[in-house]
Amino acid sequence: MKIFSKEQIYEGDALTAKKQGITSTELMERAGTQIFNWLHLRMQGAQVPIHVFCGIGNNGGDGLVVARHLITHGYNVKTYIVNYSKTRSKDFLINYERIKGTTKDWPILLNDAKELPEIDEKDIIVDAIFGIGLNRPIVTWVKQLFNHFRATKAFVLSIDVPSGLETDAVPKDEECVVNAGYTLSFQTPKLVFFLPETAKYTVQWEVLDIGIDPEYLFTTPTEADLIGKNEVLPIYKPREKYSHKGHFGHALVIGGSYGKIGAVTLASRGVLTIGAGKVTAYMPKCGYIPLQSSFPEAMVISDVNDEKITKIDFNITPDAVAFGVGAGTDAKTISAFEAFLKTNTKPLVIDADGINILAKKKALLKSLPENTVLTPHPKELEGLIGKWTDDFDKLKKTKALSKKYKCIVVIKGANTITVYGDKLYVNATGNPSLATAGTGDVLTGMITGLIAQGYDALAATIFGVYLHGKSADLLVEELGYQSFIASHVIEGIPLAYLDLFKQPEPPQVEEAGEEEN
Ligand SMILES: NC(=O)C1=CN([C@@H]2O[C@H](COP(=O)(O)OP(=O)(O)OC[C@H]3O[C@@H](n4cnc5c(N)ncnc54)[C@H](OP(=O)(O)O)[C@@H]3O)[C@@H](O)[C@H]2O)[C@H](O)CC1
Ligand SMILES: [K+]
Repeated sequence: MKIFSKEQIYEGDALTAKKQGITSTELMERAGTQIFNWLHLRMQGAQVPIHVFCGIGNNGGDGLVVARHLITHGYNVKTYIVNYSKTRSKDFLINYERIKGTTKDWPILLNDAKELPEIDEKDIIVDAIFGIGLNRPIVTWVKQLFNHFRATKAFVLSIDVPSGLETDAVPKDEECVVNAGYTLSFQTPKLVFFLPETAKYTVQWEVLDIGIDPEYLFTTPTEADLIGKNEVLPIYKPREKYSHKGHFGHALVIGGSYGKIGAVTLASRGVLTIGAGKVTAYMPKCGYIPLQSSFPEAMVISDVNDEKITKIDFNITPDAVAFGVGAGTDAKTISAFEAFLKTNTKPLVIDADGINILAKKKALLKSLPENTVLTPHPKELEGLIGKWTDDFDKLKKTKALSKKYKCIVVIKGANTITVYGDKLYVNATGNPSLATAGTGDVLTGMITGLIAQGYDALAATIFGVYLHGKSADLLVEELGYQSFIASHVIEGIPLAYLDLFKQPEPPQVEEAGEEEN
């Protein structure tokens, strides 16, 4: 699914109205009706008090449409206008007149924090105060209103975005943003739903289709894409009946040091379980017996040194190479890696200490083959790009790194983001169970195993990150967050593959149709 910028959303709105011969008021009616339907389906007429807070722009206009439909359907509604500006949008005014024609209970004008409405914990707040049009800091009394929402502990449903959250910046003051329990966003998720510093403003989100022109949606390139099942299915390569292991490539995993042999074992298991034909682990001698006995499917070549890698020397021809897991950053290991880079022509995936070595010796970045995959966690990323001021600055600096060295950078986190040039691929799978030792090593193996099978590096990265998260999503239901360990990611890979072809379950409840008033 594409993630559009706010400029692209405004453009799509205008184009849709023109192509479909509708007014912007009709588009707002569609948007507001969708929100109403969503609520109506879940509330089924329940008389829980619903407080609809509307701004003075089009987000507020959406709120007025919702309030009007709720009123005409007999709900217990209180509508407020948060009067933060003297200007009003045209469609706000049209809907303001319409709601006045529907009820004697006219919207209450809020001008300051002196008379904040009483809201019970069991009530519902609909937040239609600011949408994507927010463009400057909010005034103090509106911040007080947001704090009042928090204090009531009532459930907050935000329309389009939690009010106060800009679509392209990290808030300077957390209290100036509404904390939404749920956000219903029009047509496209917003990038801020996925960044560590801004995702927290909504517990959950959902996209509502408001019928924006399909051609516009299909043909407009976006800075970011959300990667779910629909996006990875076209990447998947089915197997031919008469294929053999030679067709699926040979991956080499170089890494490990005394006490960190498990990292190479996990990565090697990741390589084979994701479907590569063969895997060879290159590691210090101390790893020879443990790896051969714990994972007999792997072949092992050992370094001359017992405890660390000192010379990368092998007589096989791998299709893809992973370097770095558990490798340490000893001077001899750095020299060995440096020498290896001088002659290597094979696709590379670099993780963990491999990235720490690159951070120490930035000149080595120039020796990486084109489309090398780097998979840093935040601390390792900082070594490569320096400190960032906020998540948007982090993305900007990572894009610059990717462009300069023509590499693919995987920013690992709650929503892992793969950066390639100016493009962002935001992964939709995964959960907090993955925050445990060794899951990164498995990911390195998975991406390397996909490249060895013939996937191009970018496709392998996007697909590998997706399957890695999906494996955890499927297994955590049985194992729980706390007991999940890196080996479980490997065990879940077959389920993640099979899940690609599962038909979606039929909906439990029938969707309510669009209603006029
Ligand atoms: N396809 C769609 O997604 C549709 C979305 N719709 C809804 O429209 C909003 C966007 O509406 P817009 O009117 O552009 O903006 P807002 O409602 O978010 O804000 C209203 C105006 O408030 C002013 N502003 C901005 N920041 C502040 C501030 N800190 N304090 C005071 N005032 C502020 C600004 O106007 P200025 O002229 O004063 O700069 C805003 O324009 C979208 O989110 C959806 O909810 C449509 O209903 C249908 C299609
Ligand atoms: K809002």
